[in-house]
Amino acid sequence: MLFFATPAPVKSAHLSSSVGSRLNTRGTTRPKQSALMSMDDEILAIDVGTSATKAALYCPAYSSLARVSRHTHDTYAHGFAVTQRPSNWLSAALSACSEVLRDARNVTAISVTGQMQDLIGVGDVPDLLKDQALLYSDARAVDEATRLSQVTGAEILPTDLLSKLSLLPCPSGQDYILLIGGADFICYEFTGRPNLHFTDATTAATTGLTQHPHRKYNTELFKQAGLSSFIPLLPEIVPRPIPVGRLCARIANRIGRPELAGIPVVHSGGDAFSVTVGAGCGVVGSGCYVYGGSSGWVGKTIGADSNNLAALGLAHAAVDSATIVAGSVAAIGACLSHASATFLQCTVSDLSKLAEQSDIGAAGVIYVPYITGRRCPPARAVGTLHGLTASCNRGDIARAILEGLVFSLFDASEGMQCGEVSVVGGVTESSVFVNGISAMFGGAKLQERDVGVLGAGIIGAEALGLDTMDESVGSLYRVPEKERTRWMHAFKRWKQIVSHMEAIW
Ligand SMILES: Nc1ncnc2c1ncn2[C@@H]1O[C@H](COP(=O)(O)OP(=O)(O)O)[C@@H](O)[C@H]1O
Ligand SMILES: O=P(O)(O)OC[C@H](O)CO
Repeated sequence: MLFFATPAPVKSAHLSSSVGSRLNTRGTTRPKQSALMSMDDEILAIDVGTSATKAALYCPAYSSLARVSRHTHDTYAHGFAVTQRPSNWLSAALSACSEVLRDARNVTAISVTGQMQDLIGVGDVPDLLKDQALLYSDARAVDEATRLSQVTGAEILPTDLLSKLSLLPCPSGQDYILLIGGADFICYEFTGRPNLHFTDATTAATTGLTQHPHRKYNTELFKQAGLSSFIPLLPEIVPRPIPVGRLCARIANRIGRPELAGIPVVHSGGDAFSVTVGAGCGVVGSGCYVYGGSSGWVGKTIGADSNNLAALGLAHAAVDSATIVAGSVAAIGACLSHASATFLQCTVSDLSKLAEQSDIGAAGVIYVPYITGRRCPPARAVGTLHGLTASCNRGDIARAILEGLVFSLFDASEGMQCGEVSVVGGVTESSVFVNGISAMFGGAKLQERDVGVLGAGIIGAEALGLDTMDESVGSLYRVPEKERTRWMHAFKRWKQIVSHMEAIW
């Protein structure tokens, strides 16, 4: 079990919150004396995902979500540029909140999580950021990354925030502020655009702007890059999930619940943190999960001093002594949308159904899903569709897409010693995906789809002083041994193709 650290003094108008509250991963709650809410209260949880913003009510007493409302927003992609409109996040959040609040009686707090590693500006921003957030997957800053790698001697990627900052003119004053995650933006708007703005350590750890334990910016790196003038514009990194302000009257009115003005708004961390907690894997030794969302990773929590053999080690937003390990493939949503829009010309949901018409191994069709590069293990890579014959049909291709995603996730988990996993996220709508994950990892526990909002609810309850307790959910599903052997065989063929491709990438 992990414990939130005693609150550290932060230069701001944070609300006072609980002391020494314990972070559990799921379950019923015991109110603590210092709690700012009781177990019958409800938390309005929000997740600014890539495909949609979701809102849900989390009730600590039942440890569950009532009614999730999902409002989609568009992604604009031109070459390597990938953006979304923050104003769409706000309108999606307002609509989703109004909807779930319809029957709510005891809402006493709001808790917000969301996508990470974005560049968002608010105020009198440079043109590049005018109602446009550069998403984590935006890789246009290729030349900037090359230059920064040379001047700093570190390996700086085009998706790193330092490269994205280099696309902006050097700021002369503080006419605008910068935010680095969807939750930062919604917290900022919901608390009435205060002078101070916040992010969390998990999100900060994805940006390349910090070093372990990711609670401070790496000022030396900014100096070497000649970008120090951006530091005052960046959000303060909260030491753990805490209330960062109170709901302002303007937003309370817009969600149709003026009486909620003044309730605490908790920044519950980037989605790698909330998904980990929601999947029941937020404490050391609590197991592994597979997240199939727009991004996609295999995750678990380890001690910060353990050997991390996986490529990505992210900060645990609540405690310094833990690390979230993420074997990331980053682009599940992009692969599904791309395949649906190009070779299959159908919706993602139809792709998912088509795939059920084919059998394990997809009649020899193999899909390598690195259409936006490979993150874990890191390598220059592109996507591949291999093994087409005159007899293969749309079902085989659809199945190959989903199998390729399963195999890339399994491959990205090398060194993580996962064993059985929980499987979460929107792609769990696909039975092929869930079967494949179960076969490759030796068993899968199918959990609630929207664990990001669930995690935000649990983290919000903890941040306000409630002590949540573990409780296992979902039953373990194992595919029959014969089927598993066939999946293993298909994976072996997939790996062979990847090895051949590595020689020419
Ligand atoms: N029927 C379906 N079958 C397979 N994948 C699906 C289906 N519906 C949605 N998805 C995928 O689920 C993902 C969105 O999942 P979600 O957990 O909501 O992620 P995010 O928080 O990134 O929006 C997208 O990659 C989308 O393509
Ligand atoms: O939108 P998601 O949940 O797939 O997550 C996006 C990640 O935060 C990117 O780092």
